[in-house]
Amino acid sequence: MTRPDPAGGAVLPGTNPVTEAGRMAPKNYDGVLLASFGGPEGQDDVIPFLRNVTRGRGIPDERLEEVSQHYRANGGISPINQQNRELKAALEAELRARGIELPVLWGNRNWDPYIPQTLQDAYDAGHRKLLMVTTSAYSCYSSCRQYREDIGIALTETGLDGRLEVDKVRQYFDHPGFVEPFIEGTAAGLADVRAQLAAAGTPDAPVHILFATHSIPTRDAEAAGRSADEPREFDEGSAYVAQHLATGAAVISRVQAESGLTAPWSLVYQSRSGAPHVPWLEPDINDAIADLAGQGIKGIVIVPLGFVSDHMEVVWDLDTEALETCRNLGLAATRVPTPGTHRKFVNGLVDLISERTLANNISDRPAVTGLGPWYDVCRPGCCANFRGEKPTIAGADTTVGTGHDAYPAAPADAAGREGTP
Ligand SMILES: CC1=C(CCC(=O)O)c2cc3nc(cc4[nH]c(cc5[nH]c(cc1n2)c(C)c5CCC(=O)O)c(CCC(=O)O)c4C)C(CCC(=O)O)=C3C
Ligand SMILES: [Fe+2]
Repeated sequence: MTRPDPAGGAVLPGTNPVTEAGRMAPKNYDGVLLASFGGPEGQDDVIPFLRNVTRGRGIPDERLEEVSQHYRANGGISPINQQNRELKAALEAELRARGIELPVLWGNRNWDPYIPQTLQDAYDAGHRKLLMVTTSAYSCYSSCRQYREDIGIALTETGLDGRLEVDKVRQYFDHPGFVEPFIEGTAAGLADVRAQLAAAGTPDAPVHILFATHSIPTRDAEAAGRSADEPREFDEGSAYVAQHLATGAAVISRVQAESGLTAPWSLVYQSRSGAPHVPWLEPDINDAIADLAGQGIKGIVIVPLGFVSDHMEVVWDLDTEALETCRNLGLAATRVPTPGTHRKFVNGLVDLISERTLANNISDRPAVTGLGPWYDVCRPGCCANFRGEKPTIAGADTTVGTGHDAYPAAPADAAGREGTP
């Protein structure tokens, strides 16, 4: 599924001027690192977990109290850890099925197993070159750079820097493996809401599709995917927003082509935290639902396009809150599944790993939007951390986790972009 170039022909691998920069040559990795957010596994974990997440972030106490109740209502347990155990097992099975001998190690940002311990255990077990896959598909500080920092800081603090190399696969928002489950889910969701409306005697009532993602501070949104030495511009002012809109558009066109079903759609945001005076991306999904109801919309399909699994932000913020908003307004509604351990998603992650390994090199990097395939090696300063610079891996200007010779300065390409060939 190589994307067509503007002239209509297929883009040959390695000749795409936008994406040729930022490619990393394949390596002989000896393990895959599945890196995720982490979550509490019992009532006693809830407050320590929330402290880990929000340290130094200026999240008001009232918001923390509110979020702790989401976890408390679920026995203090986040669904995310079990989902990652299942994803790890599915990745191992698919790698084995393809004859690829790479164990999958698992580490989290905010809860046990913590990333520094996973890296130490990996090193002690003889690993020297890891390829990281995160449970985060888009470009922004929380989804991309913060994982690069998590590894950079862990390598520095454990003293493993220079002894353990860690790279990461590209952000995969527009990889077919991530998008296909949403295409299936959106087609099924549209059919479901149409059936609900038909059962209510209003088969032709207007339906709207809401692509939902995590809100982030607008300042982070503006810095997303933007590099000091490559001022790539995005129509929407933000790579984070642009990536969601382009992926959503790709989902809609495939759903229409394959099922004949469609509806007007928009991108909305959820799970805002932070101080009230700090601007975050809007509109909030609940406000958007109320507006749509006011405009006469009778059915809503919620597509959690920003998320990889049905974790707390999905089961609480969408299934509990947003679906309740729909019910209160008398709207037919459904929430589409996340990729989770869908066979196509697991296959896609293994393809993303394979495109970076020497023995299993796939040189083609498929992408369903014109924004990607995204960079293997992040450009200097992209998704900036406004709290101050930290050691990061997997950047063109990185000095951590590389063996210190893995990112040679690459020649600028025809468009003047720098990167690692
Ligand atoms: C972009 C993004 C994703 C999507 C990409 C990805 O998936 O990585 C995401 C995912 C997640 N966010 C999660 C949980 C939380 N996020 C919080 C707070 C924050 N999220 C932010 C952004 C994102 N978050 C931001 C800018 C903050 C403010 C504090 C800060 O600047 O860091 C807080 C603090 C309380 C609150 O205010 O909500 C919690 C508890 C869980 C775990 C769910 C579970 O346990 O099942 C997951 C997967
Ligand atoms: Fe979050």
